[in-house]
Amino acid sequence: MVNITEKIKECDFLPFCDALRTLTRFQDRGRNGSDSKWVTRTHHRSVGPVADGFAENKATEYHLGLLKGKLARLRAQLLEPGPGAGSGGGAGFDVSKSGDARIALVGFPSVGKSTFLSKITKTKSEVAAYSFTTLTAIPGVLEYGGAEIQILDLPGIIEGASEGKGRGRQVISAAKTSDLILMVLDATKRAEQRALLEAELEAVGIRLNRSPPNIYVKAKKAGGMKITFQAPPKYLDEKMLYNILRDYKMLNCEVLVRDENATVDDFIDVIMKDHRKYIRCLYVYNKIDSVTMAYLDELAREPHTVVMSCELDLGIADVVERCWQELRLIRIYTKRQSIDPDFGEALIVRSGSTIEDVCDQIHRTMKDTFKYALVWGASAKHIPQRVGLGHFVADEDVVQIVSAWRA
Ligand SMILES: Nc1nc2c(ncn2[C@@H]2O[C@H](COP(=O)(O)OP(=O)(O)OP(=O)(O)O)[C@@H](O)[C@H]2O)c(=O)[nH]1
Ligand SMILES: [K+]
Ligand SMILES: [Mg+2]
Repeated sequence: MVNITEKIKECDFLPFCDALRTLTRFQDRGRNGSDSKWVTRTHHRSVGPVADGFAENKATEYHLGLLKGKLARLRAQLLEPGPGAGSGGGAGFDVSKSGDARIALVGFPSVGKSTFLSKITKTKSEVAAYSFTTLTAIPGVLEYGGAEIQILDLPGIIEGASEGKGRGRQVISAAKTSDLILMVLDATKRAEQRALLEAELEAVGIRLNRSPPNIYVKAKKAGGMKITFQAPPKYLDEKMLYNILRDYKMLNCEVLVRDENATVDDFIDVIMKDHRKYIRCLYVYNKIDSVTMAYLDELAREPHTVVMSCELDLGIADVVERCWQELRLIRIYTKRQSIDPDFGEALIVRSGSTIEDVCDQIHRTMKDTFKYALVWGASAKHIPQRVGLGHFVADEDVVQIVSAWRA
């Protein structure tokens, strides 16, 4: 029988790859069900009907859920060692963020990442037919829609990158800091490349094109665990969550599961939320000059996907336009009283921004004297609408800030 506490200790002394290998072996053993010690036998009150597979094999599901919880915690420890832990950390490249947003070019070697960067920015990143031409992060600036977008050309990554192969972990760390991941794929290469890359990003806590699970967890000082399901869950039950929470030493907390389809992986993502990053991803197939029309047709219809040929200069503008849409940046034109706004110069804020964010963007102390704002545009109910700091702005709104001392 395997004792996970021993394994945890063992992992602390092993280099990263060995530790992950040990963990993987351990996880496989767990899947086979030989380590039954970890199925706790506490009294359990079942909550409503559950999905067939889950109901049939509850013991295995509890066991696997707990193992996944432990594994997620260990992975996070291995990926982000504490202070004084020396090398092997998740540090990215030394490129400071600049502009209104950052896009990371992630992909296998020689898919055309540097070729693309050189096409859309003034930066020239070395292009060659051999793998690992790019060895570090090369930043370029794309000016679009009145915004300055930083594009980060990165070294190619290979399978096993999340475990530290090549410069994989550094690349993934850089990707984690971006607002949008542009996954550059080679249309002439086998279709599995996309799933392989996704798995590498997933392994370090990046969640692509997903939103955080609809589960609310709040730590408390006392009162034990309170687990509530808004609707009968299909893949979870109270005992499973209880076991995982206890393992995480979250003995006092409130849990509200709002989504009946939530899985144990979702639940783990929520309790590991400090190690999860939800990032939008656009899949870009390059080199479409070298595939059949039928295959091109197929690729272009995949979700969140665009196709291009850097070599023939085809589809580049579409890719840039899609990037802009995916970033969901909002352009705000500010105006002064009785003066027309300057439509040549926009203020850029993120989607979901309010008048308060607009104030902060103008000046640090702007909202100290804020009285109200007048808004013209899509977010205004009438023209102009008088609003407070909490008003959500929309793309291309015109905003006039009225300060207390001036009114
Ligand atoms: N056929 C074809 N070849 C292309 C296209 N775009 C780039 N290439 C070629 O693909 C090769 C690799 O291009 P790079 O831009 O160096 O690729 P990369 O992804 O930056 O590669 P690494 O930095 O090594 O990871 C070069 O020989 C390019 O000329 C394209 O649209 N079609
Ligand atoms: K290359
Ligand atoms: Mg390159």
